[in-house]
This record gives sequence, C-alpha cells and structure tokens, in this order.
Amino acid sequence: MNISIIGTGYVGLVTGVCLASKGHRVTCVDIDVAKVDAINTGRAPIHEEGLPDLLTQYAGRTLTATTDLLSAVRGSDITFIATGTPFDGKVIDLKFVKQVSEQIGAALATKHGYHVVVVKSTVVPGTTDDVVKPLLEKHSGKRAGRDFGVGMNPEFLSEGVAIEDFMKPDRIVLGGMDDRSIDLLGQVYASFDDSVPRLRTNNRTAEMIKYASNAYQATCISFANEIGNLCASLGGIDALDVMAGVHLMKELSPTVKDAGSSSQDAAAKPRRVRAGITSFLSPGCGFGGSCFPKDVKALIAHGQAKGVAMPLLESVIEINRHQPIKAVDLLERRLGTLMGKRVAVLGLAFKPGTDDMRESPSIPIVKELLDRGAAVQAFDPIATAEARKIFNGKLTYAESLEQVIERADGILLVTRWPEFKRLPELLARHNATAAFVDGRRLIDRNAIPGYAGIGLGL
Ligand SMILES: NC(=O)c1ccc[n+]([C@@H]2O[C@H](COP(=O)([O-])OP(=O)(O)OC[C@H]3O[C@@H](n4cnc5c(N)ncnc54)[C@H](O)[C@@H]3O)[C@@H](O)[C@H]2O)c1
Ligand SMILES: O=c1ccn([C@@H]2O[C@H](COP(=O)(O)OP(=O)(O)O[C@H]3O[C@H](CO)[C@@H](O)[C@H](O)[C@H]3O)[C@@H](O)[C@H]2O)c(=O)[nH]1
Repeated sequence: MNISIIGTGYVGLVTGVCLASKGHRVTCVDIDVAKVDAINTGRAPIHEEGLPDLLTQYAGRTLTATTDLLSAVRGSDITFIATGTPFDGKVIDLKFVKQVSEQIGAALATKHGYHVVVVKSTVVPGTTDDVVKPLLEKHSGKRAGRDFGVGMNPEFLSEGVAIEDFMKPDRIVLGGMDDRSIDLLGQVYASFDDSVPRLRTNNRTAEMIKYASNAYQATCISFANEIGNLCASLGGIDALDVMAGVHLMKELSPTVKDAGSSSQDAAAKPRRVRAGITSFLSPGCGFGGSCFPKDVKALIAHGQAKGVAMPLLESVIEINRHQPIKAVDLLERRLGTLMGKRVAVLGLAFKPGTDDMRESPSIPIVKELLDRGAAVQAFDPIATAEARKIFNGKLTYAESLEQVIERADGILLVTRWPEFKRLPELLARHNATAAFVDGRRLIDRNAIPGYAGIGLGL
C-alpha cells in the first residue's frame, strides 16, 4: 500500500520504517527540515535500537521523508496522523492534530478515489469523530463515510524497544467510523503475525483503550510504590519479594504455572515478564516519559471536565510526584546529611534504551539533591546531551561509570541501564565505602555491602 505518515517523531518514524519493512511504500511528513533531511540520508534523528539499520535498508527506497504534506497525502491510500498531543495542564493541546487535519482535508479536496485518514496520536475519546472528521470534511468539501473514511489506531510502543514493540505487538486496535475504514486500516497490518489479536471497534473506544491501558500501567506502578514504601518503613520486608509473590497470581501470569515445564512454555511468556519487569509492579523512583504522566493527567482532566470524579488516578499522580524524593531521603539517611556531599547520579534518561529526558524522575531527584546541598555528578550512557539542555550547568557529567563512582560519598541509581549491573564489582574495586541507594532495584541486594533500595529501606 502507499502510506503517508504526518509527524515523524518516535511514533511516526518507527511506524514508517516498520511499515516499509513490511513491504509498504511510506512517505513520512514533518515540518522539521532537519528531521526530514536526516531520514532521507538514512540517519536516525532519535536514539532507538534497530532504527539505524532499518533506515539504512529502506530510506531513499520505499521510505522517503518530505515537508510536502499535500503531495504525500495525494500520493497515498491511507494517511496516519502521528503529531504530538501535549497536555497544557487543563486539556490536551490538539493544535498539531487540528493543523494537519486541515491540511489533509485540503489535500483530499483534489484527490481522486477513496482515502482513509487514521489518528495514531493519543487523543481523548471523541477527538477523531468530533474534531478531526469535521475538519477533514470542511477542508476537503467531501463527506466522511462516502468519499473518505476516518479511523483511530492507537500505538502501544514503548521507547527503547519501540521497533520490537511495533513489529511484534500484543494487540492491534483497529478503530473506524465504518467497516470500510476499518478494512483498509486492517490491510496495513495484513502481513503481521496472524496470532496477534485484532480488535475492530469504533473510534471512541479505540481512543479510550489507549488511555485506559496507560492509566492501568501507571496505576500498577504507583500501587507497587505505595506498597514498597510501606515495606521499607516496616523493615524486614523486601517489596521485590512481595511483588514477585503477587505477580504469581494466575490472573497476572497465566503462563507461570507451566513455566519451566518446557522451553516452549517459557517462550510463550509475555515479553515484559521474560524481561523481569513483572507487569509494571516494579517499585522504583517513579514513572516518567512522554506518555504516562501526560496521559494520566489528560484523562483525569477529561473526566473532570465531564463532571466525573477521578480520585484513583489523581492518587496515582500524587504518589508518583513524591516517589523520586523517597530515593533522595533514603540516601540522606544513609549519609546523615547531603550538605557538602559528593553524590553520583547513575542514569538520567526516564528509562534505559533512550536519551529521552521528558518527565524523567532524574529531574526532581537532581533538583532535590542540589537543594539539600549536595554536589552532583551524573553519568548516563547516552542522555547527557539532552540532560545538559535541562540542568544548565548545575551539575557535572562523568564520561564513564568508573569515573562517576570513584570519588562519590553517595551513589544513587536512577535508571535501569543494563551496564550498571557491573556496579558491585566496580564498587569493590574503586570505592568500597560509598553509600549506595538503588532507586530502581536493579542490583542484587546482597551484592553490595550496606545496600539500600526503594521498597526495602536501609
Ligand atoms: N513516544 C511514545 O512512546 C508514544 C507511544 C505511543 C503513543 N504516543 C503518542 O503519539 C503521539 C506522537 O508522539 P511522539 O512521541 O512521536 O511525538 P514527537 O514530539 O516525538 O513527534 C511529533 C512530530 O510531529 C511533528 N509535527 C508537528 N506539527 C506538524 C505538522 N503540522 N506537520 C507535520 N509534522 C508536524 C513534529 O515536528 C515532531 O517531529 C502523541 O500523541 C503521543 O502521546 C507516543
Ligand atoms: O514496573 C515498572 C515499569 C515501569 N516503570 C517506569 O515507568 C516509566 C515508563 O516506562 P515504560 O512503560 O517502559 O516506557 P514508555 O516508553 O513510557 O511506554 C509507555 O507509554 C507508551 C506511550 O503511550 C505506551 O505506548 C507503552 O505501552 C507504555 O509502556 C519509566 O520511567 C519506568 O522506569 C516503573 O517505575 N515500574
């Protein structure tokens, strides 16, 4: 199929390269000329595993990028909207979605044949039918349902493993205003594994599935953190053991009861369980990123605007606001005071595998450490350049893990970078006396003398 994708950020670009790799001809559209040029020359504008390889294979062949939205839409059968939907504190800001809907409408005005426009951005229920569809009709002079179709196809990829998530999704939600729209959208995914559930539904439900999924995951994290904080203060209980026990309930791990009986069963386990993340029940220093904080707040605001109280999700956000500070408190208790102490912060990105700093828990953590008088040096394998834009020289950056731990009085692990697993050996060699706090529970609690961690305490 000929596909155009408007907005070439994490979602648009990953969708573009993956669909090109599935045999489609894809045109990516962005207003950012630097991004367009990078894609056309096969350079990845974002850090994402597997992206450079796919760009090298498909850029300039079946994947091209352009700033010319009109030609891209006219030359395609289906158009995905993948622009950002920031939250302004009250409502999600639809200005980018509206802008491109108007432009797509204008392109459809002079295009022959049926076309489907699909919203892939995360938008509150009702946006596709009540905002996007009327704009398309107004600017094309055509009628939705007769001349063109409108669909909603939420994206569930997770940064750092975005390519893998897109290529092997756990579900494909095909929202549409009618069967014809859904059928064409379904064709985009025709060559995806047959075993992946396809859910055909209306646009509003598709929009809500996305928010409910993110809200559910965020709720699990705040639940794990609330229980973890209680475990830490009761003493003698490790929240990791507790969550491992909770996670074994058959509703959460349907394959666990068979695990180990054959390698086939183990392979059938969901990827996140195999990775040991235990279905978003890992306590830590809070969730960050471009999605959970924004989407949960947007859903709360949307509910409240409709007169529906949202106390559970409000608590999810409130717990998450305090959680980064719990890690700082723990380090302060280990050191007695943070005033004048040299503190090493390990990891700045909101999660491993990305240089994305949006809403990263490292931001309130560094601020709190500085406020309490610590001198902060940080190390992140790839996010330093992004971090510099945020912290404006208030901390120093080390070149390596060895360097950052060498002279530290206290060490706070903030991001689950796999390379930090070398810490026990490195600390024994380079700095055996530093106070260590594991804000992500990455390291075995028995591997470092004096180990302290979220969900465990001192
Ligand atoms: N990042 C994720 O992991 C993720 C996962 C699932 C869903 N989402 C949702 O997908 C949407 C996009 O997220 P993202 O992280 O890819 O955003 P992003 O900010 O990385 O990318 C958005 C892109 O849209 C471009 N853009 C803005 N206005 C434009 C216009 N008029 N014409 C063409 N391009 C334009 C921007 O230049 C930018 O490159 C959001 O609604 C987000 O909530 C994100
Ligand atoms: O048990 C857990 C799991 C995650 N996190 C934190 O939660 C945040 C988000 O992590 P993750 O979900 O892995 O990354 P995202 O890229 O934000 O992906 C989420 O947000 C995307 C955008 O909507 C969705 O598409 C994905 O399905 C959803 O997992 C990070 O700060 C993690 O450290 C925890 O604290 N505990």
